[in-house]
Amino acid sequence: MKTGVLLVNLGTPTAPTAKAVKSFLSQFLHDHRVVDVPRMLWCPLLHGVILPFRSPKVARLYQSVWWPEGSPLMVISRRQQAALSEALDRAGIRMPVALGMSYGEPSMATAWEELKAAGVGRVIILPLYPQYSVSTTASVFDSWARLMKKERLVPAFRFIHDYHDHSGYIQALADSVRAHWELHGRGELLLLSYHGIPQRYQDEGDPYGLQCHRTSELVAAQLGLERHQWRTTFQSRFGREPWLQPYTDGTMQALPGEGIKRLDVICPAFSADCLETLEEIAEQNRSLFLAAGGESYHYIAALNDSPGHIQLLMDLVCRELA
Ligand SMILES: C=CC1=C(C)c2cc3[nH]c(cc4nc(cc5[nH]c(cc1n2)c(C)c5CCC(=O)O)C(CCC(=O)O)=C4C)c(C)c3C=C
Ligand SMILES: [Fe+2]
Ligand SMILES: [Fe+2]
Repeated sequence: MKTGVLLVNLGTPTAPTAKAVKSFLSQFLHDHRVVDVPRMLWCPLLHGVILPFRSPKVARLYQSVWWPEGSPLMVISRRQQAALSEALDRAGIRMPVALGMSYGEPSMATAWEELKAAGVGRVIILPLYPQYSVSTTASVFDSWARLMKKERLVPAFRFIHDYHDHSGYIQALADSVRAHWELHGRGELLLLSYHGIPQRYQDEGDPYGLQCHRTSELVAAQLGLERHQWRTTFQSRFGREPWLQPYTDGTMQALPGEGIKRLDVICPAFSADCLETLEEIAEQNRSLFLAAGGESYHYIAALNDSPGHIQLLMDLVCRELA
């Protein structure tokens, strides 16, 4: 039976316009795995305040990072799909690779139709989230389960839960930091900034925060860093309740006062660069750090379609095949 790979990422608006952003945010923020507030309370706030006011504001941010070929997240995801497919071919493994997004197009349904058309009867689902979270990985599982409700013949499938401590992932991150240091010199601190989640999700059992800390420890060990040379923070807070701490933006403002003036930042939870890295980290947080007295600030790109990352995706797929 033919095996296929289903790569999944979050998704992104189709255009950097208020209309397209509103449609994307509406689908995203209606997902109960992302925002678990009861609908009776959430929907009036979402439709009455968040979507009308946030969409034009966020559209302007997307405009500042948009590439001629489209949203960075989509362009990079397509490159990852093509590169993984080529790498599998080169290794003599003939396996279709489809790309599906949790929100927007190409949807997971579109990707599954492609795999079915290619005659796939066994699927390796690879959510491109190194750390498991209820708000990302579990949502991919929900979408898959919803899709399968419509099938008489549910294919055999393997679901890659997380790879936060996989040696290939840690190696790829460490190599990327080393390559950056060789080109640009080394800061006084390596900040590993992860997308946050509400603290409550962790209290209710989401292992995401613990997995982020473990990733940081392993990368730091691989780089031979001492404890004062690296730190873990959480970014992209949304809403009023407490999220995982320490917050990235607060840390940026505090570091120069602690004598740290030269900073390197990497965002290990993002397998592809996107709004949250290219704008929030490479722009907004740079300004915060420099305004607080920082002197040099380097954002180290996500793993994207680098050879080390594609090799890691190959390893993850081949492990499931074995
Ligand atoms: C509302 C709560 C949110 C949770 C929980 C959340 C978790 C989470 N998100 C990612 C990865 C990405 N998020 C991105 C954008 C984004 N995230 C939220 C909200 C939550 N995320 C919003 C509202 C947005 C859209 C932008 C904005 O309005 O601020 C993206 C980038 C998408 C792009 O188009 O570039 C990614 C990727 C992870 C990994 C995660 C939990 C672990
Ligand atoms: Fe609604
Ligand atoms: Fe997010």
